[in-house]
Amino acid sequence: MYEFNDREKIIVFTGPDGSGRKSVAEAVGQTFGMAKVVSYATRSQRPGEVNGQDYHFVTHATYEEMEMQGEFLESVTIDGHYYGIRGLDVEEHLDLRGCVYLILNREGAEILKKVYGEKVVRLFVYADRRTVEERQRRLGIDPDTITARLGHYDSEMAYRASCEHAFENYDLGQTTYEITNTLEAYLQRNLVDKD
Ligand SMILES: Nc1nc2c(ncn2[C@@H]2O[C@H](COP(=O)(O)OP(=O)(O)O)[C@@H](O)[C@H]2O)c(=O)[nH]1
Ligand SMILES: Nc1ncnc2c1ncn2[C@@H]1O[C@H](COP(=O)(O)OP(=O)(O)O)[C@@H](O)[C@H]1O
Repeated sequence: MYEFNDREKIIVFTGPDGSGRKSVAEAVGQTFGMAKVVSYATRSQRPGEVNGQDYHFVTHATYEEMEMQGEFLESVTIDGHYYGIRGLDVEEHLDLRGCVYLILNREGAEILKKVYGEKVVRLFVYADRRTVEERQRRLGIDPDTITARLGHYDSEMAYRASCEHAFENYDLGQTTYEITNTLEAYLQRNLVDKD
């Protein structure tokens, strides 16, 4: 276990689908005791996904109602589905932990940066097109969804230059190690091993 002194930071994992953002984020999040801000989404829940952990899966009607109430800090439409982050969720987690992480596409990352400025650290995780396609296939994602997601590959890759840091992900352990080191320097949390 690690202990840290807090400094408010919002860590945004971004990059193409299948690059490994979620896998890396979960590992790094655990190391630093960071809370994940879970998005609201209208897409269907995939086998193995847990409502409230992977996403808050909601109907279009619920989503639109929340949007009308002004609950979303950012809200996007991707391949016909809505995705959004509730502003209160970010604020509450920041108050509690001082540091939160999110997994967003480039649009979401850009909005967070505009709203929170210096607090936001964008970590761009990437791999080549063939690799991300193969990983999605192995995950059992249906071919049409993979094709749609690959349609965003080039535009997501072009966001790399705007991010504070970029990490090629072929060896998950190595990537996690590099990101942990980067964040440690950023957060200056003086990780103390309590074990
Ligand atoms: N802007 C934004 N992007 C999101 C949000 N939630 C998820 N995303 C990203 O939207 C994209 C579409 O997600 P999806 O195809 O459902 O794949 P998933 O990453 O396996 O859930 C992915 O790149 C997600 O990381 C959100 O609240 N806002
Ligand atoms: N370095 C890696 N080598 C091999 N497989 C990986 C690596 N990183 C992630 N994966 C696998 O690739 C798939 C997509 O990873 P995921 O973290 O869900 O990506 P993203 O959140 O970017 O869509 C998952 O099955 C994950 O276990």
